[in-house]
Amino acid sequence: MNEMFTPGAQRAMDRAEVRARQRDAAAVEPRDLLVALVDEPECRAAELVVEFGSTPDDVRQALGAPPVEASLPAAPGENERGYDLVAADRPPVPHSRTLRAVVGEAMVQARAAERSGMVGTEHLLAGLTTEAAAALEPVRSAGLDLERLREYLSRPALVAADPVLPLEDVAPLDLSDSARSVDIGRILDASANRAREGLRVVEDFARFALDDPGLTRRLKETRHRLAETLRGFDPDLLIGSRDTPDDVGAHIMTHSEQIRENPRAVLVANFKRTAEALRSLEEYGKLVNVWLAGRFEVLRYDVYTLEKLVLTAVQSYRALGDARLMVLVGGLPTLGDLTWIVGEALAGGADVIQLREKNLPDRELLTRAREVRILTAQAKARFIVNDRPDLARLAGADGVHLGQDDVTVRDARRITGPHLLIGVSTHERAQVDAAVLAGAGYLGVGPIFPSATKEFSEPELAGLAFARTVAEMTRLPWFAIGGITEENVERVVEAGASRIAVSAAVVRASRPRAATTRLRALLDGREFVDDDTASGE
Ligand SMILES: Cc1ncc(COP(=O)(O)OP(=O)(O)O)c(N)n1
Ligand SMILES: Cc1nc(C(=O)O)sc1CCOP(=O)(O)O
Ligand SMILES: [Mg+2]
Repeated sequence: MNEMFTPGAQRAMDRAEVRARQRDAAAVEPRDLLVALVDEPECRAAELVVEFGSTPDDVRQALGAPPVEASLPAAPGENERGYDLVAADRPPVPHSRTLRAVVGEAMVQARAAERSGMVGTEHLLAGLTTEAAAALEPVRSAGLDLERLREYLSRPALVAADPVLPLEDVAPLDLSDSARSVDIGRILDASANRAREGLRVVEDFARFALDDPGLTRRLKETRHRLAETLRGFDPDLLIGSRDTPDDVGAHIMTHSEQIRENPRAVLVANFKRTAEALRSLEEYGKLVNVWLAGRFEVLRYDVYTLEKLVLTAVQSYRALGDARLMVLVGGLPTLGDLTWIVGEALAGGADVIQLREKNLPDRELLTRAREVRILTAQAKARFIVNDRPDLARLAGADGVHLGQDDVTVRDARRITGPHLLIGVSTHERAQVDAAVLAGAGYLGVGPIFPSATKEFSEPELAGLAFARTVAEMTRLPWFAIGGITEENVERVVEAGASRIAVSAAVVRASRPRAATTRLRALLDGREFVDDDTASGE
């Protein structure tokens, strides 16, 4: 029995192991813990799950876990609850990295709530909602309102008001050896400062240079989680050990530290600095508190992900910063028809051409794609191939566009290599989050209105409301799409879109060049002068 856990929480941890064995899993995962929590309907966590919209049966079903009777048979050696919780003759199943972070978070929450710091089932649930949100996604379909539950569990009563006390129960560092603890304290203190500072430098870039609310929020949350985790150390151990004047490294600055050629170099250096500092906190933290060390490990992985997201955003701005009008072309009978339309759209001011062909043989498609590549390159416009990363690469396109049913960003990346832009269609909020996290370079956001090019049922229409939502979520380049015309484009711009993608409005126009010019002018908020008429076309 672990004295940090209430008996109910301990049972849940044991039961999570049983659930992991049942899946033949190599490690106990957050999903096993969630199932274990609802397996005991009278515990506080299970009550909360019901209060926030779900039932134990639905949670088990959503996570593919068998019913409780099938999963936990009475057996020889059963304990007082009638369950053979942990088989004594088998080696324990290790806890996954994420589960360790969940338990670490539960401990921090428990400490913040009460001096006794005993971890109850509600703290385990709180840990799950903050540290294992992705693993909990399937239970949304079971009715669980994850956002409200997370909000409820992080209400002030559970949030640290005072610094979290050190977790003396699990501190193997012999603090009576004062010389040794001061050495460790200095390393931890210096690493904590480096990690905090590195994150702040990057956050400033996301906030002031990228002006990206989503990235800024993610970075800020990570910085706060770092601060909260650091509160798990005894403050005296860190500050009391600080001795900057005698730090032999304080005044050593290498050449590479002095040179930063561009903002990207600043970002890369500071992400690296943060990850290194977190690694130190993790390794030396193990000497003080193994649970906290696990949380630094999780933070380090989060920083790697953030680095990818921020650098992807930088690369996307570079590629698409000024691109406001994308024209989708396809379904034309001949190569000549296609090159004519593309030429007209480019002459009218299209910034990006997307080749969207659904029924051509691959060889013909590649031939057309190569033609469009030449025309777009001559016009200094960008070229995207729809659906096909392989052909995008072969045609030398700038990128590929993927829908929710196409290959994933990860798989496409294996074909395109690191430099091509990968755009992703999104139709709801969760898809935006997922696309950004997957490393999308830009987003399609729609359908805004019914489209003459692609059929959508009424419930599938995302509408202007979705454009407003995305405008508040991210500054990653995104193109509103679906039924956009000269008549409605101003409403789309008002909803927060600065870029649009259109097909019929150009391809089916009687004068595609003039139609493109008018759309471009409306996007820019400029007066339109009809050059086609002026030139007698
Ligand atoms: C800019 C942009 N946004 C959305 C789409 C639609 O992609 P997808 O959902 O894969 O549908 P198809 O175009 O493949 O029918 C797009 N092509 N471009
Ligand atoms: C291909 C496509 N995808 C959409 C989406 O919302 O994902 S809307 C759309 C059609 C875009 O053509 P038009 O401008 O003619 O409506
Ligand atoms: Mg597609």
